[in-house]
Amino acid sequence: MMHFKAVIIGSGQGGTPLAKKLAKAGWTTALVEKRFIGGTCINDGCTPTKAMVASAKVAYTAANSQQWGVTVNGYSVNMESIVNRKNDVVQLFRGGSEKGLEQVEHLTIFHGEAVFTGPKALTIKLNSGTAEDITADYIFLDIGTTPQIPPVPGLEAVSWLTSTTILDLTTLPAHLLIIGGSYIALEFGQMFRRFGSEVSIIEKSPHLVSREDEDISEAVQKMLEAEGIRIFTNAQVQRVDEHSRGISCAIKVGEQTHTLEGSHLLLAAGRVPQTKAIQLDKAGVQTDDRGFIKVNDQLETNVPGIYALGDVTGGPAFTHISYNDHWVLYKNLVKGAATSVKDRQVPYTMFTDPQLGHIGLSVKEARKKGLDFTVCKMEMKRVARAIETGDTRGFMKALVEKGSYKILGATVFGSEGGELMTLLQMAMLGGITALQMKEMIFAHPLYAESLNNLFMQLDN
Ligand SMILES: Cc1cc2nc3c(=O)[nH]c(=O)nc-3n(C[C@H](O)[C@H](O)[C@H](O)COP(=O)(O)OP(=O)(O)OC[C@H]3O[C@@H](n4cnc5c(N)ncnc54)[C@H](O)[C@@H]3O)c2cc1C
Ligand SMILES: NC(=O)c1ccc[n+]([C@@H]2O[C@H](COP(=O)([O-])OP(=O)(O)OC[C@H]3O[C@@H](n4cnc5c(N)ncnc54)[C@H](O)[C@@H]3O)[C@@H](O)[C@H]2O)c1
Repeated sequence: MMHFKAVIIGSGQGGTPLAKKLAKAGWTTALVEKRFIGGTCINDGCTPTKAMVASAKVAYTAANSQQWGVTVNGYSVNMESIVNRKNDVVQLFRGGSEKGLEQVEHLTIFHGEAVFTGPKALTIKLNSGTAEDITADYIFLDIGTTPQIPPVPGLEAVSWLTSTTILDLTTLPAHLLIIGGSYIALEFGQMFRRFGSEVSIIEKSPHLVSREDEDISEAVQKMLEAEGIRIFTNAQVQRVDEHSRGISCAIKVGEQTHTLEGSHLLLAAGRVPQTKAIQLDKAGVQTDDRGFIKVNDQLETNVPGIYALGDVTGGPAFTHISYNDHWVLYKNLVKGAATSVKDRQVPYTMFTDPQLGHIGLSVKEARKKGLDFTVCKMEMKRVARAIETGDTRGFMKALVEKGSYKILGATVFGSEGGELMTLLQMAMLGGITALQMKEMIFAHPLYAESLNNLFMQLDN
């Protein structure tokens, strides 16, 4: 039986850099991956979707080129080429990760599925068909999530797509029905609309991206509807059926029922942790009622020496959070620090076009906390750069604490919304106040200079 100081299960955005750092620190380390090196982000998530979003943007620009005084004499979308380009980008990232791991001393990579056999013992069902039993002093679970299949009557007899399988679709859906109305649904919905599909989005909550303030959800909905996407919120899916013409989906919105007829169905109703197959009970590791692994602020589970990181902890499901988790673990265990995940910044960007970037508190969260604040809000049509480049959709807003002028949170829904949000994030981290940003010198005519104007409305 092989013994390691550390075993990392899952090669996601936390697991891979952690494995490299622990091995470089001299720990005998093993990394176990049952599928592709790089995990969800590289293989099924951020990388492929953002590559395809870029193709969709080109199609949108071609379709609307006259707005910029350019006539495009016809264009066509070639799904096979788009998928090939996406595959090349994924392969580039995956290959880079594999190469990076192979070069590290003290690091053994197992291509197979890890299953607990005891508190610090695992068997690895290798993809080659054999098995390897191992033990370790420290175990790190970076095992991620998979698409949730919602309990919809009739679904068992219907062909459906997930965010993973839709990535390889080389025929364009005539009409894509999407269950869910958050990041995955909206990024794919807009993308396929721009490729030329009819798209209908069915969301059970009263608003799209329902964690956001309502003015944001409404602006996102308006933007998607302007591109011809049909959106049903407050909608209960009652049944789906497949027939010769395609897929029909019966929904109830309030007292009204509708039957939507589509050619393809995408399930974008959230994700579930991959904690069943690994037999956590053999190690005594506790999960919450949804199956996510319970951890403390230093990412340790209830079993000393077993840690979890990334999406499987049930925290914010973003690549940069999984990546930050690896820093917390590395610094605490190797450098003797006492870093915590509590109160860290959680920025995110939804890659619709325009983007939705967010950091810190929303208005509804700030109100809940009883904070005294001003909301500075500005339409993108007042941003010189947006007018020049020809996309004035959206707005930005920031919450500023009264008295201290501290920025409490910000949302930018507009061109380069993610990058603009990041400037506000840095101001928040560095303690730069809204009053300082109001007078800060930014190069003209960047989107950034609009932050002067955003805070101009402050009374001081
Ligand atoms: C369509 C889509 C788009 C996204 N876009 C973005 C985005 O733009 N920005 C962003 O920040 N986030 C995005 N995300 C979320 C992001 O991909 C995840 O937050 C991130 O990948 C989570 O990483 P992780 O480290 O938790 O685990 P994962 O990357 O999910 O890795 C877990 C790995 O563990 C392996 N594994 C599981 N069980 C075992 C086992 N028993 N034995 C061996 N291996 C095992 C799996 O095969 C997998 O490779 C997107 C997600 C999706 C689905
Ligand atoms: N740009 C990004 O950062 C990005 C992009 C994609 C995904 N992600 C991550 O991936 C995770 C999963 O994304 P997601 O969009 O699938 O999940 P989500 O959990 O954010 O949203 C799921 C949506 O589906 C709705 N829903 C659930 N069941 C439904 C049903 N039966 N009928 C109608 N609607 C239903 C929910 O109300 C919710 O709005 C997210 O938490 C996100 O962090 C991030």
